[in-house]
Amino acid sequence: MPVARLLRQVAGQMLGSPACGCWIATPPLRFLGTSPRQIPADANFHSALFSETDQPRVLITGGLGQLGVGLANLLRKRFGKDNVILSDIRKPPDHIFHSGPFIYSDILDYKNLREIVVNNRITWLFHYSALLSAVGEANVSLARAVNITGLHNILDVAAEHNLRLFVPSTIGAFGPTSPRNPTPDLCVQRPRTIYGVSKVHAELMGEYYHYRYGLDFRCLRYPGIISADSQPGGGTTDYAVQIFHDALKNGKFECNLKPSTRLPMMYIDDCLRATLEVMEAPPESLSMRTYNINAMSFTPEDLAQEVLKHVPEFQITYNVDSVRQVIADSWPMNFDDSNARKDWGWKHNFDLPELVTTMLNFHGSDTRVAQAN
Ligand SMILES: NC(=O)C1=CN([C@@H]2O[C@H](COP(=O)(O)OP(=O)(O)OC[C@H]3O[C@@H](n4cnc5c(N)ncnc54)[C@H](O)[C@@H]3O)[C@@H](O)[C@H]2O)C=CC1
Ligand SMILES: CC(=O)[C@H](N)C(=O)O
Repeated sequence: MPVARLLRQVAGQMLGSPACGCWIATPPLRFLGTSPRQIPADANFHSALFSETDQPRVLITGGLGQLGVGLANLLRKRFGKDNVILSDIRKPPDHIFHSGPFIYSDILDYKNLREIVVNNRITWLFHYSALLSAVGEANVSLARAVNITGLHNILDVAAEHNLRLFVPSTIGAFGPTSPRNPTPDLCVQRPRTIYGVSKVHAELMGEYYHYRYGLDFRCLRYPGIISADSQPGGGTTDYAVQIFHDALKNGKFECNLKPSTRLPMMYIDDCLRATLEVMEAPPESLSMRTYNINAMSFTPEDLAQEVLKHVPEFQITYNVDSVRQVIADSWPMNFDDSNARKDWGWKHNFDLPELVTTMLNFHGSDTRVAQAN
């Protein structure tokens, strides 16, 4: 990095400027005193020097869930296999363990996080660890710990080591008093799940660290994500993944939401591409630090109709799960992502017909292989 830019960056971190709305920066309180987290005054200066490589050095937390492995594959194609470390608290299956660097990381253990960041000279962090909406309601104290305390550790380690930080938020960050059709970026956010509350907290804390300490925080609110080769981790939108599997395996599917429940959804390839695009966007193009992104919006009935076009014998029945239904009824029906489209050129590739064809093709070839064996 040229010396002038480096000095400007250090000065910016120390002083802030009225133009960016920053105040005079002092370290977060938890960095002060005799805590093991105390850092030398020039730590940011050194990490800025060490991070001067051609490619980012990436850490993905919670990487063994529905989205992390796909993200690692995409980032490894872009930045090189060894520059992207996948981490989780679970044991990886063989094919993932052998596909690139994997490391144990518990986001509740700050020392462990800091060691990983320092030893691997991490410069970008994608924070995927979380308990999703339905699982979170079944275990509120664990969701609070992972989604809120864990996030605090992530913010601190990112601020200490001058990382670019991506944290996903969700349609679940809105609630019954938000405008639901469509839901804009800025409006009332009073979610009624621990998941939603923790995600609003993450949005606000990340933006606060950005304006207060200059943290390069970037956040997208994802719709329900639909993936072919990974299982969802206990959310309200999971039905839209399971339906494809069951349609081809059994010709029928029991849906846990009412037929008319409309929610915003996205195919995983669009979601991961958006994530990389917002991380690569020049800072001056980002008029906000938290953006809605969207692709399509449908009900279980719409989805079943589209599946029927390919699987004529398909039958859907409904057995409503009251916890999930109450959550879904409080979430956006349509998501306004015009700011993402305007600021950094977001554009989705998959609408409902392409999504259904892609998912059925994937599971169809799977089913055929299974039947042949
Ligand atoms: N999948 C979706 O439809 C959507 C996902 N998101 C967000 O994207 C992110 C990734 O989502 P998914 O992959 O679907 O989640 P997931 O539930 O499938 O995976 C989360 C991972 O976090 C890990 N984890 C739990 N506790 C941990 C801890 N203490 N330390 C480290 N890791 C821990 C779990 O082992 C799991 O592998 C989450 O933050 C989620 O809120 C947002 C909107 C939609
Ligand atoms: C939309 C999400 O955040 C997730 N899939 C969930 O349903 O909890």
